[in-house]
Amino acid sequence: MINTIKKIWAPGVSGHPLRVRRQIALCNQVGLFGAAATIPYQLFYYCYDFAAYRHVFNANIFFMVIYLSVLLLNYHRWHNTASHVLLLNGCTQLFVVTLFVGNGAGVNLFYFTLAAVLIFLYQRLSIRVYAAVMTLFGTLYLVTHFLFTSADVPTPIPLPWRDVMYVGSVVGSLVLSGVVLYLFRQQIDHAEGELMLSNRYLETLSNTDPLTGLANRRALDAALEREWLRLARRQQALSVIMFDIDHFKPFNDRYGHDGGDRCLQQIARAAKGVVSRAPDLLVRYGGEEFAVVLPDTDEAGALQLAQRLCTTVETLNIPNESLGVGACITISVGVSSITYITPDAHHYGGAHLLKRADEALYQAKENGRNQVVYRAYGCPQSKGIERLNKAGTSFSNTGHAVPEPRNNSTPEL
Ligand SMILES: Nc1nc2c(ncn2[C@@H]2O[C@H](COP(=O)(O)OP(=O)(O)OP(=O)(O)O)[C@@H](O)[C@H]2O)c(=O)[nH]1
Repeated sequence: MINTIKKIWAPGVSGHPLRVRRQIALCNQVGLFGAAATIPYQLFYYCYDFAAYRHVFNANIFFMVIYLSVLLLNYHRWHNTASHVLLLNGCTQLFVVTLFVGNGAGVNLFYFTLAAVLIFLYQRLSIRVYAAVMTLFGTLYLVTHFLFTSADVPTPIPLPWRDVMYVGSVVGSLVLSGVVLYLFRQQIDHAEGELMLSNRYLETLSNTDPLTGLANRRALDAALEREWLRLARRQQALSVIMFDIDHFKPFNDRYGHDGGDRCLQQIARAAKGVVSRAPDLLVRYGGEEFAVVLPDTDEAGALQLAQRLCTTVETLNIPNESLGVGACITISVGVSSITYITPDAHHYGGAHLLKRADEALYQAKENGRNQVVYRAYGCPQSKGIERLNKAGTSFSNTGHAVPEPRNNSTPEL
């Protein structure tokens, strides 16, 4: 029902920016309601004494046509003209009708309705013009109220109809202001809803890598900062994995950029299947490099996941014959974890954890690729490296991981 009614003031509204749409819809609504609000008065004049009220009746027909022409003006994109016509028509009608039937009918109360919606009828109404028009409304109301008393007008409304009409005018002007402002409020809510959706969409876009649909580096930075704060609060382990496709340049050279893109997408899909726990974040870090943030995951858990990533990519069997017949795409993986924060560790933060994972990745490349290397968080000068080979054996070349875990037990994933 409401939607059907809305269609009546829809002409000319679509295809504009939100603010203009609101202006046009409001102008159309006031035009329609102005015409509709005149109908009960017309019925009275017609039925009560058409001969006496013919002038007012005919004038009102003219005003109603002008009210409706506002929709046509908006339809033809003359929005400001439509608003001018609406206001001019409203002011003149209230003045002329009160001049004929007297202030006792309360028709001039509709000046307050016009005053209530004035500010919304224009895109940019300067404060001076706004004040001037409001003053004009006030003056017109006072003039009609004090000069056009029932004793002085040509065709006054007789009692008790005058009182009935006055009550009708009070109710009409209140209802009209209320309805128009309610509808306007609805439009604002709707616009806010649309804005929120588009903001959310833009936020998603700004955090997403378009090729793979994974989160991007911006999202990674935010996640690292967030998880580091959580780690500081709750002292639960935090791990980061970085992995990079091996020999991707020759792959690109052989299969072309499109082939490279498809490979990246395949690997992203496969990695998504491995990194499936809700708080984990899989990110395309850039180029052919990916990162994973693993909240509440210690070294053992992260190494297990890293090993699964390595195996999963290998089992995709994406041929990379630039390296020889039967060669397939593999990845090198670097892992770093921190179990709890010492004041020293706190100083370097999540970015340092990422850096350590990157160093481990570099080490994996150095070691011959297609493998996982672990590097503890440590402080920057530490050279502690633990390495897990493809068979899953872990070893450390210095055994010097800093900071030390609280206990030596390896929690379950
Ligand atoms: N198709 C495609 N290629 C990309 C994209 N981003 C980076 N690359 C390519 O990835 C290749 C990365 O090459 P390198 O950094 O030399 O690494 P690599 O050949 O994999 O060697 P290693 O990492 O040492 O195993 C370059 O050829 C880049 O052009 C991308 O979005 N799409």
